[in-house]
Amino acid sequence: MSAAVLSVENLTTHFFTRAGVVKAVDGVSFDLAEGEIMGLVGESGSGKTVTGFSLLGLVDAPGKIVSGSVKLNGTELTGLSAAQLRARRGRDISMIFQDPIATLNPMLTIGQQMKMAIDAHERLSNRAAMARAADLLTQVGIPSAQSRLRAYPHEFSGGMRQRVAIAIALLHRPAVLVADEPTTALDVSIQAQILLQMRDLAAETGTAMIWISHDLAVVSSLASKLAVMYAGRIVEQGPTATLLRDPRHPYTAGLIASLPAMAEPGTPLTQIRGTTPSLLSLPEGCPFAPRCDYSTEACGHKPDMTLAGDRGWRCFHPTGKTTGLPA
Ligand SMILES: Nc1ncnc2c1ncn2[C@@H]1O[C@H](COP(=O)(O)OP(=O)(O)OP(=O)(O)O)[C@@H](O)[C@H]1O
Repeated sequence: MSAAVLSVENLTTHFFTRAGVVKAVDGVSFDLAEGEIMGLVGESGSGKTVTGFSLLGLVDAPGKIVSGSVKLNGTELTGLSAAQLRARRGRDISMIFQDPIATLNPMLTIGQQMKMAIDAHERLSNRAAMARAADLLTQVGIPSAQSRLRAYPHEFSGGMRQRVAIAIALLHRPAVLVADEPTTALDVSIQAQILLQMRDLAAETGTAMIWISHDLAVVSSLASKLAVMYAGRIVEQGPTATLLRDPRHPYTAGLIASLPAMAEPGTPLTQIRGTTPSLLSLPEGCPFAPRCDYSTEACGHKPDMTLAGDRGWRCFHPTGKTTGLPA
């Protein structure tokens, strides 16, 4: 494996609200190699989006990165000024969101918007910029790219708008792309097509990707490794196939058991009992303990990450059960 393009260590981001401190991201660590795709999964509110925002320096007051390190190709990002971060965002590290409408300006053609995104970091002639833009549109699967540059966002379907947003995020061939549920709103077949194209793009361009989703099945089809978040912490991480076949954290095992592929035909899907804890008042120990079938007195302490080869888990009672999912 090549050296990490992104190295995140003990990243901790809190929101200092009137109601108290929301520990949205709590000691998150992972590495990402060139062209590697990592899925960041977990229930709503587990801290996935705030992790993505923290990587790009997009956390605003009352939020703050309180400790930890984010190194992009060896450069520490957490100490950079707003201007220094702006210079890197979109060029070295990019983010795409669930709703491309929020990213695209309805008043400008796609070509004008792509030119503006190029101009933010590079001086290119109009002709060269349009050639780069058309190339990117083709790469993300938009037919007749040259003529589509003259179209406005409303002339595109939801899936096509999302492809445009992805193309804009990739214009400068960033080292890292953070994708926050960008295909969730799309229908399943379009979603599957885009995921396949993203996998090819990561391999062709070397852009490493963090694919955020609440849907384990979606990210598993794309990512070569997974990080499972619960209550602001990564509770398990490892290669996708290994983790799906042989989860160690009971929360990961619960997520897998709730996948339709795991259910016996005719039986209801298994749900993890209980609800996620409030990040304002986390229990002293393991935050999953109140929902966990394996919890004991030991779980009154916070488990550290147990590392074993290329995987890790935060649990005093890792499950040894295999799931029956293919490797
Ligand atoms: N501006 C803010 N002020 C206070 N708390 C915030 C703010 N932004 C996010 N949070 C809190 O941080 C926690 C993590 O939120 P985050 O959006 O990262 O979760 P998520 O896993 O991405 O969920 P979802 O899938 O619903 O987007 C949540 O408890 C959320 O309420």
